[in-house]
Amino acid sequence: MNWLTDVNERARQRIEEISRLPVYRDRHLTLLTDLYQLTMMYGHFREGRHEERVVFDLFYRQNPCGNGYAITAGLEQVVWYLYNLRFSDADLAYLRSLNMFSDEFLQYLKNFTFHGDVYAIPEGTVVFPNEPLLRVEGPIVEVQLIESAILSFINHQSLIATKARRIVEAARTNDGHEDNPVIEMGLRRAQNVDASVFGARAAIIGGCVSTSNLMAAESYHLPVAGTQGHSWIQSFPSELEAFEAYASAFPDDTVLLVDTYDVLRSGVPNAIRVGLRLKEEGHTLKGIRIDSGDLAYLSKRARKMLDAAGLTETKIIASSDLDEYTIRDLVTQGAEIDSWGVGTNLITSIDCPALGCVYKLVAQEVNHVLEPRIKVSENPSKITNPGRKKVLRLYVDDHAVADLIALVDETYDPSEPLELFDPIHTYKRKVIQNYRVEELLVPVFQGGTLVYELPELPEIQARVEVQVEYFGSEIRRHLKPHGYHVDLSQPLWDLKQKLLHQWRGRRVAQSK
Ligand SMILES: Nc1ncnc2c1ncn2[C@@H]1O[C@H](COP(=O)(O)OP(=O)(O)OP(=O)(O)O)[C@@H](O)[C@H]1O
Ligand SMILES: O=P(O)(O)OC[C@H]1O[C@H](OP(=O)(O)OP(=O)(O)O)[C@H](O)[C@@H]1O
Ligand SMILES: O=C(O)c1cccnc1
Repeated sequence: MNWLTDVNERARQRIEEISRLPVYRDRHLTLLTDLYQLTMMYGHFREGRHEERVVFDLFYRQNPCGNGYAITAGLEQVVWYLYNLRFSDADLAYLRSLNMFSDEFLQYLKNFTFHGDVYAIPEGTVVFPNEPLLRVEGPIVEVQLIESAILSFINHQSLIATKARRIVEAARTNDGHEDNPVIEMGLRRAQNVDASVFGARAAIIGGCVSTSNLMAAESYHLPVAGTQGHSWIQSFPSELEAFEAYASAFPDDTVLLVDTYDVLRSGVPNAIRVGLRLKEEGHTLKGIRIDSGDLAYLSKRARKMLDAAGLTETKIIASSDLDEYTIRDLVTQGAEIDSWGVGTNLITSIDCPALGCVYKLVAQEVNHVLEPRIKVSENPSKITNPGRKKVLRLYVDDHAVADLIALVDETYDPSEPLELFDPIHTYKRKVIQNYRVEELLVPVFQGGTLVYELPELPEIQARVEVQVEYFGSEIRRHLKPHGYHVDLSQPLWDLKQKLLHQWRGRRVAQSK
């Protein structure tokens, strides 16, 4: 077997394995698209231009949650979707029932598969506005059909991974509490099934250590964690009996929920009784969870009580509408909290419900020549960058200094000085020397064949930890971060200006 077929075979085996995960098994999402994709496809088919090649970029325009960057996630779902994309008999019967499409077109869809090329920035990468996170090339009908689904996958998971990163970093500011883990607990408040499972996956990418969601844990082999609900405590005649029963069932894995009645007068004293009993029997009370009230005050008092009783190893877990702001504030107040259970605000990204990725046509083949395309807007920030492009990350001394969006056939010699300029305020310029270039978009599909071996989740999570270190604290801070430079190469900038002038010329001619 030669090198290439070996890579392809491993990529195929991995996606087959992923397709069997509980979260993907028996799923069929071909009709997870907007009607207009089908009507456009039909229009292209009728015009005989359905096989014409196009290039689309997927990108976002503004960092989510006031962050200085986003973390990419969702590529695995995109790959699974494209790999399995077929119209079933039931899909075709439904489309026929709409009385909108000809038999010929439906017959054509019967043999439909994805034949395109996809280049993508791997999951767990730090990215910035306007950078193509995916570049999709292929016959216009195929590239068009997939727009809605792939946007939904990348938008959702990248958003939650970024939100999780903010929360995890806020928790890590708690110096005295070694690793400060964040546990994802959002299932009940997520916008239903996929938002909870893929949201948990994205939360792990962002740095959460475990989830309470069993389906996510089973699918992705994640550490699963849990305590008890208030109903458990309420269902016993007394809090102490509830604690005793739970500790007897799980003597080495008990975290007691102490806020059902009165944290300091009842919950913590009862937890201490159970903790001491466990200690006598050779076990350790793992933790207590405080889920209401003043978490700073209660955690400090609880810590003192636990320590005074000799239960120094018992950890304190906090939950209750936590987010990065409350966590940071609690840390500032000196709260004695060792780990954080975070649900609603993380899984829904409550202060920023959408990332806003878009998918835009940037090139089209005409008579076998690929021509760049531009989308003009009254709002200059919405004018697209035309042509087949790559994203180059430029490093000096292992520090990311700027990203450069360039045309694919451009080459750079890092031993030569490179002048970068702000694409809007072009007088702002800087020269870099002795830099290193990393090309962020990697091949994923070529001619419909999967050529990318999807990484395991721990690898993606570890990638995030490495990635963020390349950026300065001014870009990483949570409040009003400094904008990172994402520049256009000179040839791309020139091409964009040329197309804008051509468009202006046509507009003036039409108005005469
Ligand atoms: N010391 C603190 N500083 C800042 N925020 C805190 C502090 N302690 C708790 N909080 C936050 O304040 C909010 C408290 O909300 P609220 O008073 O509605 O509910 P609660 O105390 O959890 O009680 P319940 O669950 O019974 O409604 C939560 O978001 C919690 O994370
Ligand atoms: O506050 P969040 O960040 O969303 O974290 C999840 C919340 O879900 C549970 O509460 P819930 O009242 O639903 O159930 P419970 O009675 O078991 O505590 C848990 O106790 C947390 O408070
Ligand atoms: O295990 C827990 O403590 C838990 C799980 C889900 C939601 N709230 C809490």
